[in-house]
Amino acid sequence: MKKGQGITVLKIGGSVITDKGKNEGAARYEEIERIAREISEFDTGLVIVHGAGSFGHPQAKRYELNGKFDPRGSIITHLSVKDLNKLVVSYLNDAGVNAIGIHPMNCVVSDDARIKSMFLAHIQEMIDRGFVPVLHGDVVMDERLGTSVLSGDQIVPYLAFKLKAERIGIGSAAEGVLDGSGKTIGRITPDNFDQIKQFISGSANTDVTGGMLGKVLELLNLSESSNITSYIFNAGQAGNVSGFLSGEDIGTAISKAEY
Ligand SMILES: Nc1ncnc2c1ncn2[C@@H]1O[C@H](COP(=O)(O)OP(=O)(O)OP(=O)(O)O)[C@@H](O)[C@H]1O
Ligand SMILES: C=C(C)CCOP(=O)(O)O
Repeated sequence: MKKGQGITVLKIGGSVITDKGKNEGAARYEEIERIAREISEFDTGLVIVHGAGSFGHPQAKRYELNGKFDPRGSIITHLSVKDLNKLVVSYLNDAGVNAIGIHPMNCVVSDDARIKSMFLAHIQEMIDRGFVPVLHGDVVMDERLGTSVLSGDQIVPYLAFKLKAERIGIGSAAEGVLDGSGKTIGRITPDNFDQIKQFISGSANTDVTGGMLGKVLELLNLSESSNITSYIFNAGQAGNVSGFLSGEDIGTAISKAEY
């Protein structure tokens, strides 16, 4: 059983559940299965978001979806991330989690690549009834751009704010946010970000959504409008997902101030 009664929003990074170094559509089945098992122990009041990894970034790059409107490329990319979502949802159900895939393309409208509105009533209802909604990075309709790439890293704080979540985690392939000597930074706040940002960059792999810097900026932005502490941790390490879900402080904490 999860600590506390509130909602938890957890992102599982595409660099953990896929081989992001490979070109396209390379899933890591064993990792998906292990993570599904860890999640199954703590699946009350939970929303999962997963990244696109090699099911979305190479495609979005090929069709230049960050810079131009390409309906065909948008559809090809959307169908590919939907395939990954189907896989994740299927492993979660096999592990006993009542998981349901939710595709942002079907419930989000963005404006200039930021979420403008998202239909949430079904997500709230699912949580109340014990389902686990599973969203993902996607291509969505965009009022200004036609379509835009929407990262799971933007979905996580949006949902956390709207659903008044109690815990937020972004599990990726690094121990947390690392400093210049490879050590995990304990806490990032708006006060120390200026000294730390020199160490944070995009992804080492094909990536169209900002890598580690994108995550930190999204979570710092959330810390300005809420008192939630978020955690960036290594979901590729067995036991970390269940550790986070059981209430452990893990990896790098991102918050409004030093507590
Ligand atoms: N200071 C840093 N600490 C840790 N990782 C960093 C840092 N700066 C850059 N990175 C890069 O950011 C990557 C994590 O971002 P990335 O977006 O690739 O992961 P992900 O969220 O798992 O993938 P996806 O976007 O597909 O879900 C790391 O693997 C690393 O290459
Ligand atoms: C590349 C696409 C389509 C979505 C990216 O989502 P992310 O992997 O969560 O950043």
